[in-house]
Amino acid sequence: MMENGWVPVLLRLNGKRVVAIGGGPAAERKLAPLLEAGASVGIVSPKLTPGLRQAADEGRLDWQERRYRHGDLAQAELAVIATGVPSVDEAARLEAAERGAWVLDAAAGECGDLMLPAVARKGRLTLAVSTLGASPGVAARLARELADGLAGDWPEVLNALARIRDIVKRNVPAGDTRRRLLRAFDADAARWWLRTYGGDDASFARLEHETRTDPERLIAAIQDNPDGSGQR
Ligand SMILES: C[C@@]1(CC(=O)O)C2=NC(=C\c3[nH]c(c(CCC(=O)O)c3CC(=O)O)Cc3[nH]c(c(CC(=O)O)c3CCC(=O)O)/C=C3\N/C(=C\2)[C@@H](CCC(=O)O)[C@]3(C)CC(=O)O)/[C@H]1CCC(=O)O
Ligand SMILES: NC(=O)c1ccc[n+]([C@@H]2O[C@H](COP(=O)([O-])OP(=O)(O)OC[C@H]3O[C@@H](n4cnc5c(N)ncnc54)[C@H](O)[C@@H]3O)[C@@H](O)[C@H]2O)c1
Repeated sequence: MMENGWVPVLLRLNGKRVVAIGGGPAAERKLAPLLEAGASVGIVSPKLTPGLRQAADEGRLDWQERRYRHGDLAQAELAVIATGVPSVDEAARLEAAERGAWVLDAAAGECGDLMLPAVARKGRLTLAVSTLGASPGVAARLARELADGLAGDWPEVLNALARIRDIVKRNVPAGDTRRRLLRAFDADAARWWLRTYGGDDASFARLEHETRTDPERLIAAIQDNPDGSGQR
């Protein structure tokens, strides 16, 4: 497998049409995050796992209780192929290619267009680890270990940074000052800022004011803060 032929990406699947061929444990695991993300999921499979059956009963996905046939991928934007029967998987892959649908192939990742990484989340911080199919179990373990090794305040710091970034982009016109201010507001700067001003609505209002009136002074203050952040 070409190690540089895979581009890591975050997909927004809300409302996208996903059709799975096969409803076993592999399909269930691949579909779980897609369902959670609000994809519109259909499955063609003579059988379902209990978990998928429950989702079908609850109307969270639609189920065709039969074997795959050509045409099932007519509306699919993403095809999840997971029958474990090589000839069926291949026919479904060919149809997906005909339709221009993307393929997630559970039995042969390298035959598809996308692979799922192992994921660990801390708030909006998303760690995704892939071994490109060498060992999904190792990928899962690494993602867990990396997440466990992180400081506990990342969700709070990133929530603050998201708000700070929005304020800066609204109040400082695109250009050199904005770029330097965004760069100066790294994680240490955000921690300093939260410690100094509290991170409540009043502190963000203050930031609105400072970014509007004197962004250069704000950059200098960040660079002078006791943590010394913003200077790297
Ligand atoms: C990361 C994770 C995401 C997810 O599924 O959500 C994921 N598999 C996970 C776990 C896992 N999968 C398997 C086991 C059993 C032990 C083992 O076989 O090692 C375990 C471990 C367990 O269950 O603990 C079986 C397995 N997996 C693949 C094959 C086919 C093959 O090897 O060709 C076979 C069957 C082999 C056979 O029996 O024939 C293929 C793929 N699995 C991928 C992703 C893609 C590459 C990811 C990468 O390496 O970067 C890729 C290529 C395609 C894709 O599915 O996108 C998830 C982590 C769960 C978590 O985070 O908790
Ligand atoms: N990517 C992964 O993480 C992962 C994990 C486990 C297994 N796998 C691989 O994925 C494949 C499926 O694994 P599984 O454990 O879910 O297998 P499984 O045999 O338990 O499930 C296969 C499903 O496909 C259905 N099916 C069979 N023939 C079909 C047809 N003609 N049309 C439609 N549906 C059909 C079955 O009814 C069943 O629901 C295997 O090749 C396995 O090696 C991948």
